[in-house]
Amino acid sequence: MSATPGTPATAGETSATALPRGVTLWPLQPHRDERGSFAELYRQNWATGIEPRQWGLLATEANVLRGMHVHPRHDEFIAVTAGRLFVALKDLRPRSPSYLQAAPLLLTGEIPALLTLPRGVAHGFYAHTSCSVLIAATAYYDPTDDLGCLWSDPDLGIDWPCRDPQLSARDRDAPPLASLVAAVARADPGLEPGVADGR
Ligand SMILES: Cc1cn([C@H]2C[C@H](O)[C@@H](COP(=O)(O)OP(=O)(O)O[C@H]3O[C@@H](C)C(=O)[C@@H](O)[C@H]3O)O2)c(=O)[nH]c1=O
Repeated sequence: MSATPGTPATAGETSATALPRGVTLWPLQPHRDERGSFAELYRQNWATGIEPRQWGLLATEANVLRGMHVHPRHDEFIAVTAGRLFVALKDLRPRSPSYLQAAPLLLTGEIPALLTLPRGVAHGFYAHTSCSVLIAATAYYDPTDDLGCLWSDPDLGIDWPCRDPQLSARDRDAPPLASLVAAVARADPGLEPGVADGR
């Protein structure tokens, strides 16, 4: 399946979508019957390159935007279990072949998938509807490993599906992308675990 540049790919049409290096979208297999469905979410032997230390459950109301955030020192994966979530990505790793590449994605509870977010790839979540999102992280929560920039900075190159989203005070007052680019370059997150980056 194809996706036009600027059009968010959905979990069902990932292969043709240019995602930043190391960002992967793994379809999950729901086993449905008359009672509902069951899908495995995590197996240690899946080659996601991510070994969670912490799991979080994010509940977010419709028209809420969280981001843009980036973690220089830990990786995450997320799975939307209910609702429709627009995910914006921006690669801020100076040594990445997809440095400064942006990508939009649409995740829904109906098409379950696991999205990996390597350290140094900035991300923002916009909830079209109320959403429930599982977030696994390779490190315990550390607010100093959660940097951000203003979601609406035009230099992000993100075509957000919203004009006036609800934001946290921190996200509303976030610095421009240029400041975040410099901060992430100083932190030098390298490439994601499991991918040789010459170090
Ligand atoms: C992320 C996180 C937050 N918290 C707490 C801190 C605070 O009281 C409350 C809400 O945290 P925040 O305001 O930072 O949440 P939020 O603004 O939603 O931040 C999140 O945005 C998305 C895009 C991500 O990628 C996450 O990693 C995280 O950065 O939850 C934890 O206890 N553990 C955690 O792992």
